[in-house]
Amino acid sequence: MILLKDILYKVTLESVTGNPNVPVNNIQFDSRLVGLNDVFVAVKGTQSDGHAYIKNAEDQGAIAIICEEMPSNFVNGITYVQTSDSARALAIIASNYYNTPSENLKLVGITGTNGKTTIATLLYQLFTKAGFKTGLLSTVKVVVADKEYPATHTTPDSLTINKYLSEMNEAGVEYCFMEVSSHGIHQMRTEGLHFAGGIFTNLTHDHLDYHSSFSEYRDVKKSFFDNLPKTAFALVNADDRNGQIMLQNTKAKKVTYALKSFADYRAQILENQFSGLLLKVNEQEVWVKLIGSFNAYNVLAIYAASELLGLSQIEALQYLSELTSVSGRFQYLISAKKITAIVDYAHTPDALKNVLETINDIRTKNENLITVVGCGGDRDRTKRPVMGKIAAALSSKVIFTSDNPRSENPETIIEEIEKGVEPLDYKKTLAITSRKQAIKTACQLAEENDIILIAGKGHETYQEIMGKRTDFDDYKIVQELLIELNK
Ligand SMILES: CC(=O)N[C@H]1[C@@H](OP(=O)(O)OP(=O)(O)OC[C@H]2O[C@@H](n3ccc(=O)[nH]c3=O)[C@H](O)[C@@H]2O)O[C@H](CO)[C@@H](O)[C@@H]1O[C@H](C)C(=O)N[C@@H](C)C(=O)N[C@H](CCC(=O)O)C(=O)O
Ligand SMILES: Nc1ncnc2c1ncn2[C@@H]1O[C@H](COP(=O)(O)OP(=O)(O)OP(=O)(O)O)[C@@H](O)[C@H]1O
Ligand SMILES: N[C@H](CCC[C@H](N)C(=O)O)C(=O)O
Ligand SMILES: [Mg+2]
Repeated sequence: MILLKDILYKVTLESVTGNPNVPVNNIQFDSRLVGLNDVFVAVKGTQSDGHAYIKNAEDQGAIAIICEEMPSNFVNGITYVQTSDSARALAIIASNYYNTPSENLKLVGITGTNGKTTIATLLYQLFTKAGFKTGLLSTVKVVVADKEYPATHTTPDSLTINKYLSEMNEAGVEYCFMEVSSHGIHQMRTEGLHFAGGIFTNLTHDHLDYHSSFSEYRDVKKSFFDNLPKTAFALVNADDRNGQIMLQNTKAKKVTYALKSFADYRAQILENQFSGLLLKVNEQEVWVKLIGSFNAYNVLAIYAASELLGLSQIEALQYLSELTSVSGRFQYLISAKKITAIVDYAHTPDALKNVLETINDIRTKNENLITVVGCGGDRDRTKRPVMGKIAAALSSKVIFTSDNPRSENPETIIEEIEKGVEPLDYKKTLAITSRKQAIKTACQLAEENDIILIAGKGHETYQEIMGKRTDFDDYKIVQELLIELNK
């Protein structure tokens, strides 16, 4: 059994009361899960303070408490460890407890506002095709070689990350691709992990409810690159205005990719169609089944990362052309009456603009584009009017509806979205609170060759209203409705 002092290796300790040589069973940061001989780490959260639950953890049999502020009474037989940052300590002890699993595989973190899931998933696909045992930690799912688990977060808590990485070690996984969200970095979920590389996609408006300003959001992302070791690569999009900022203080090998700017890896879009993209990458032509110019960036990042991780140019290009789409990202069907329905996870202004522009580039003038979109509740409110404006400006007709309202009133969210619509575009808009009804109306309005875009929820298979989740799958719903309506 592992001893408390062993898992405290590399943790900055302020004081210890009690015996550090006690054997520990498990680590918990939620008092409700504490069992006999577990270590409880008290973390200050956004809703409450883990220090308030130290007593509960003691009552449930904790052998040790790790905290920033010592409790006023100590219980005999329990060891108390004081540290300056419990969230950081949690990440380090999680890594120690699972035998530093991130050092036994090549771990690549992907960060940025949009494109993380796409790049991580396709790198997983590519390395699997290349014959390696591969792991994935993403918004959509977690995969350990070929075993899948549902994902709860884009970047899970540090304990969960290390647990999955340890399972990957046992399964002989050589490469793992993980999404690194700004919440994840800020809450120290990725602290202490040994990265072989980091990829920066782009930085646009999102999460300004959580981060106090855009520059704070940017600096959190930058800190991920600041902390990469010099053995790693830092691969950034040089066309994004924040790309160079990510590289400012990194010790890692600096590598850039771009479509427009000067960069180490460059690509050119030769053709952009509904069936895919024809790209020129490093003077070689390659056809990929992904749609939209934003995906040219994703493909280029994947290509560069593959090379940096040791694949040959020929191998990388061959596997690129075999990649299939990612669930809920520009996932489309064509109905019997030739209506195209696209489901896409665009839930930020930039993503929505990109997807709408992609469709507008591809469609002909007499095909209508009907967009169904909403915004999540209990999340950044400032993006709502911006998304409303973009949706109305770039569509023939828009139906504003609910995304996941969570604890908020759905009608209020829709009103906030509508506030951004330009007066001249107002006549194009409708508001239907029920997402299913909104999708149905879009199907009823659509005629032969028209395009329906259902944005915001992508792969999600639920809708959360007033804190309650019910089954909801945009793709299945639109598919069934088009059949039911005989369209
Ligand atoms: C706002 C946010 O990020 N919250 C995350 C945070 O919870 P919190 O700080 O609010 O926790 P809290 O409720 O204040 O509790 C504080 C501490 O007391 C403990 N506690 C609490 C109650 C109790 O009885 N006993 C007890 O010990 C809790 O376990 C916690 O350690 O830490 C938790 C554990 O890691 C996360 O599960 C939780 O994610 C919530 C569910 C969430 O919705 N997060 C979203 C916003 C998120 O993280 N999203 C990003 C993606 C964003 C993107 O880029 O698109 C992601 O990576 O998924
Ligand atoms: N490189 C890109 N640049 C801009 N927009 C993109 C890019 N890649 C994907 N998108 C758009 O963003 C949406 C979300 O893509 P993806 O799921 O890959 O991003 P993500 O960064 O993982 O998002 P999340 O923060 O929710 O985890 C896509 O459905 C598409 O509309
Ligand atoms: N990772 C993002 C997902 C948003 C998806 C959208 N459907 C919503 O529910 O707001 C977040 O937690 O902000
Ligand atoms: Mg994601």
